[in-house]
Amino acid sequence: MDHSADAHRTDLMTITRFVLNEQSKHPESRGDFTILLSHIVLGCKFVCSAVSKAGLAKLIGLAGETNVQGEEQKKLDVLSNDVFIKALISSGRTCILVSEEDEEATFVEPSNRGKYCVVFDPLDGSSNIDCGVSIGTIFGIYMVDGHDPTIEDVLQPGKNMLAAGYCMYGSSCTLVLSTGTGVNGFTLDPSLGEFILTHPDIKIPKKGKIYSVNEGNAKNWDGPTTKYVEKCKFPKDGSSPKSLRYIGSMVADVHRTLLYGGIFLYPGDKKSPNGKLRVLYEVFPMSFLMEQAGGQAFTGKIRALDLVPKKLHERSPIFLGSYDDVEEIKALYAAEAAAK
Ligand SMILES: O=P(O)(O)OC[C@H]1O[C@](O)(COP(=O)(O)O)[C@@H](O)[C@@H]1O
Ligand SMILES: [Mg+2]
Ligand SMILES: [Mg+2]
Repeated sequence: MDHSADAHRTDLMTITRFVLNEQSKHPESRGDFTILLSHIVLGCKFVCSAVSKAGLAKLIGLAGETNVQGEEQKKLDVLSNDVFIKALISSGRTCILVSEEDEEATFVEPSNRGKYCVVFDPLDGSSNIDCGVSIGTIFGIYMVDGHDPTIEDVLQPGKNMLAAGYCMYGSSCTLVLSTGTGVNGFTLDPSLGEFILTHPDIKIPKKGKIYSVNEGNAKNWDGPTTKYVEKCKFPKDGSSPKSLRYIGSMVADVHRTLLYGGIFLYPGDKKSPNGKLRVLYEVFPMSFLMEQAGGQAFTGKIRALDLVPKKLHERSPIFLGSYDDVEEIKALYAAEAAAK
C-alpha cells in the first residue's frame, strides 16, 4: 500500500482542493473562479440543509407556513433563489445573474462586480419536494471580459460556457461539475461539511439500457419521438427492450443517465412545440456535462450547445445521454427532415 503524502492527497480530495489544483494549471489565474465556485458550493450546502427539513414544514414552520416568531416563511424554491442570489453577489465575482425564478436578469452593482455570468435553476424538480423525491440546483457559468456586461453576454450558445454543474439533494447530496476538462462528482460529508471527490472523471456508457421520458405526453408527440420510444419498447433487431425510468426531476433523471447510461428525452409536442425545459439553465448545463462525459445532446434539429437563445427563459426540446442512443434519435429526425 502506498502511504506517501501524495497518495493520501489524491485519496481524499475536497472540491476546494480540486478546483485549486485546476487553477494551478493556469498560472495567469488570480483565483476568481475558485472564489465564485466556493460561493456556489455554499449555496448548495444551504439549500441542502433547507431541503432536508422540508418535511418538517408543518411542524416547525418552513415553506409557506408561519414560524414560531409568527413570520411567514418562504417557499423552498423562492428561498433557494434568495440563497443563490446572495451567495453569488457576495462572491464579488459576478456581473449578471439569470435565475429561473426571476423574470429579468440581475445586474450586479459596478462596485461589487466581477467577470462571471451565472445562469441557474435554484430548485429543479420542485413539484417533487412534498414527497421527498430527489431535487437539485443546476448552474452554468459564462465569462465577460473587457467590457461592460449586457444581456447579450448571457444570450450565448451553450458551447461558450466556461463551466456547468448541478447539485442533487437526494439520498446523499452530490455535486457534479465540469470546468471543460471532463466531469467530476463530489458527495457532501455532512459531518465534515465538505464535498469530497467520489466520482472522478465520469464517463457515460456509450450505449444504455434505460430511456427516460414523460410518456403521459405521448399522444401529442411527433413522428421521430414516437418511433424512437416504440423502438425502445419493441426492438426489431433482436435486442432486449430498454427499461423506463422517469422521476420528473431533471437533475435526478440526468444524474442516473450520466452514471448508468441511456437517454433522457423532453421532446416538443403538438401542445408545446418547444418542450418544457429552459435553454439557459436546464438544457445548456446538462448538455455541457453530457458532452464532457462523452455523450451527446440534441434538440431534434441541432447540437444543443450550438443553440443561440434569443430570450432569457427560452425553451427547447432536448434529447441527451449515451452517444449511441442519441445517434439513433438523430437518425430518426434526419430521416423525417429528408422525407419532407
Ligand atoms: O412533469 P413533467 O412535464 O414531466 O416535467 C418534468 C420536468 O420539469 C421540471 O421539474 C422543471 O423544473 P422546475 O421544477 O425547476 O420548474 C424538470 O426538473 C423535469 O425534468
Ligand atoms: Mg428545473
Ligand atoms: Mg426550478
